[in-house]
Amino acid sequence: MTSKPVLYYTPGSPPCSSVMLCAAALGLELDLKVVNLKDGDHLTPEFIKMNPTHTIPVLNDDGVVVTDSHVICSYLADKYAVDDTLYPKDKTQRMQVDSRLYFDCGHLFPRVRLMVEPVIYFGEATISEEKIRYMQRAYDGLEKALTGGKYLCGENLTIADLCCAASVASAEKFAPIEEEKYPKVKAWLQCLSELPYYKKFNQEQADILYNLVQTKFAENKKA
Ligand SMILES: N[C@@H](CCC(=O)N[C@@H](CS)C(=O)NCC(=O)O)C(=O)O
Repeated sequence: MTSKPVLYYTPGSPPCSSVMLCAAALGLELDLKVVNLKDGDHLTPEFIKMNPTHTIPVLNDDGVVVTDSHVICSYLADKYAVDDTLYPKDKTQRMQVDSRLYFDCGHLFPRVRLMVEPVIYFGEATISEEKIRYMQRAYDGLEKALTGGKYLCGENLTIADLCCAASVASAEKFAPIEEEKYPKVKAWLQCLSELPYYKKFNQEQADILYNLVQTKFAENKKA
């Protein structure tokens, strides 16, 4: 009997939420192992051996180690999906999904990090207006990308939706999605929030991050 893929993750981390959303969409159970970033679990020699760039999530699927949430989602969908809607095999469609995955990797998630990490790790007590506006500019990219249907790449849910939604669900707690400017982003996120596994693997995760940042705001203001 092969064992469940192991996911090294931290609750409240958007890239980890992406992978948990993807696994849920695939009906795949993961063996979840918490990595405590605050205690430096990701900097131990054992972890560095798995992922020299010391980021979570990391997947270990029967000895195959996969790093980066986008790559993990592609790998899981390729390996475990019953059909190819989540991550199309058609080259053109796959390229379109990959473009949106890279948009998350290069634009959405880094701007979430820019808002929250200085608060969590470096004692900042506010998130500046500039950082909020910078995040909202990335919503503009999504708004313009949402032209061809209900989801980012047309009428089918893909891993691009799951990865982008993990970042946006956390981002919107600090940088609101203004309905007048980004109606399609709002409608897209609303549509995704109706997925049966969304609340547990995305909304509740975004709440964890939000609450951590609120706690840190309070601590950092006192310091
Ligand atoms: N592109 C990576 C980003 C992962 C990432 O930055 N994770 C953060 C936590 S949300 C992390 O591991 N930070 C620890 C570090 O950078 O050392 C992915 O999608 O997996």
